[in-house]
Amino acid sequence: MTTQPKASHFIDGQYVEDTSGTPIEVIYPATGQVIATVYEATPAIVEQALTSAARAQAEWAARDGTSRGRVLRRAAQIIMERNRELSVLETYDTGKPLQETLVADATSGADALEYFGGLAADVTGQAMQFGGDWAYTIRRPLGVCVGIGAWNYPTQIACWKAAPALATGNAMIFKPSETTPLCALKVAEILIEAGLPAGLFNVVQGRGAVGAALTGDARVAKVSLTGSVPTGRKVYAAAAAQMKQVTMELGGKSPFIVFADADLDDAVSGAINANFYSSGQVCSNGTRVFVHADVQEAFLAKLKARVESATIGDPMDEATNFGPMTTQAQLDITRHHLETAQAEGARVITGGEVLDKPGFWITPAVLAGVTDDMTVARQEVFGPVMSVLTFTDEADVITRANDTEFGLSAGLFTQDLTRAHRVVAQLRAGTCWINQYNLTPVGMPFGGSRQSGIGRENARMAMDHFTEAQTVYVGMSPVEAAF
Ligand SMILES: NC(=O)c1ccc[n+]([C@@H]2O[C@H](COP(=O)([O-])OP(=O)(O)OC[C@H]3O[C@@H](n4cnc5c(N)ncnc54)[C@H](O)[C@@H]3O)[C@@H](O)[C@H]2O)c1
Repeated sequence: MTTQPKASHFIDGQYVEDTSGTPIEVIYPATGQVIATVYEATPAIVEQALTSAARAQAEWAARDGTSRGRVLRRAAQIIMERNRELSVLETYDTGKPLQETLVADATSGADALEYFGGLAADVTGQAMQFGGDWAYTIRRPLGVCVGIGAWNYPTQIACWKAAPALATGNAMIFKPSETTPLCALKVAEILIEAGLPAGLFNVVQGRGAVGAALTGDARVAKVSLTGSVPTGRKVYAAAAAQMKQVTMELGGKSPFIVFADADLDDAVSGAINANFYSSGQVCSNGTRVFVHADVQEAFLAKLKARVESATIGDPMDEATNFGPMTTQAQLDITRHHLETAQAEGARVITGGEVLDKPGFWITPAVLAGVTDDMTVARQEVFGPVMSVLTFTDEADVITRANDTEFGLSAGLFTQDLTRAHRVVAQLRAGTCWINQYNLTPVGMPFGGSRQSGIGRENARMAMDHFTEAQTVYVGMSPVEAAF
């Protein structure tokens, strides 16, 4: 497979190149080798993307929803047919094992296109009666929307943003993360092949400055960002200056609670999925694992054995279930957190070993003896580091779970369903799981509260976030006036 794209950007239905932009090297995380070079969008490229999106959007919005939806569903079908090829590219872009990318990336993108394609004919308002008069609302598309992606799920993020935006009659300009610029170009190619009119999904490459140029342009009606909290604050502030709508999918430090009555094997599986999938580079990860004191020893013993059985190696080998981290910088951050945690008194139960080979490799790490005040329990690591904390009292663990500025996700394992619902109702997190973790079917809203974000992706709610209500009052009687 050639990993070098035909050109850096995809605008108005075709690949576009402008080598006067700053080069961005794409590195395969498993080897550290450069596998492609793209060029950052120049102001001229950004202008081209905005002009073509604005032109295409008006016509697209005027189409009926069924016809818009059909295009998206066709794109979903093409993605499924090419899942292997797209998954291999996702693995080159991110380093995630093919075993994962085959089932969680392009397929999740296809799910979103299929789901919102099906709903496109059902963008409806409300009607209200006021005596003989009445009023109704129309859900109108916002116009040109911008999507800005993080590097951990390049295909999924592009599709999760594009699908509801396009289904509801908007255009989208997508700026992938500079770390993983390849996959969104394929999504753009496939949408055109499926019949999407040119200009409705443009991809421009670049670092933060390109994202900022798009966010600050007056022609842009909305920005949907997936990224870190500090970037979210900047993008939200820039959007607010022009009263733009935003969706913010940001970071987390989510709690994962194992009660004494939990099925321990399930809880261990949940904790593994909550910490080590995608080498720990998942926003919703439950990295503060609170385990009841009565079962902690048994939990740690089972966990250690399971984590040490991970197959770490060539991500393209489908037997591999744990790959490299995506960047050297993220590996360095992870190492630093592990060192700090130990200096602050945490014990390494297993892992945390940097492998002496090219690429960005570290083994999955479990820390025990972590306390609430430790740096590793307060800051997002975004790497394969699980922190195990102890609790004995339900009310106390709820308070501790909520003691964070973040609020993306939370999970708990218990056999007592009364307790499960009682506890989950008190957790301040946008997305919670009971006896499961990190599953995100597209029919379910996903997103965070507090510093972890604004708005929700997926489900019908996402359609509301890409439309606004226009209210129409209809007078049916003679008009009365004071004079
Ligand atoms: N909640 C979610 O759904 C979700 C999903 C994945 C990742 N994340 C979060 O993303 C972070 C990791 O991703 P990252 O390192 O790529 O995040 P990041 O914040 O560094 O970058 C995210 C994107 O924003 C762009 N950007 C940076 N500065 C900008 C600016 N001033 N204006 C506009 N765009 C700008 C970047 O180029 C990139 O495309 C983690 O915090 C993780 O938790 C959240």
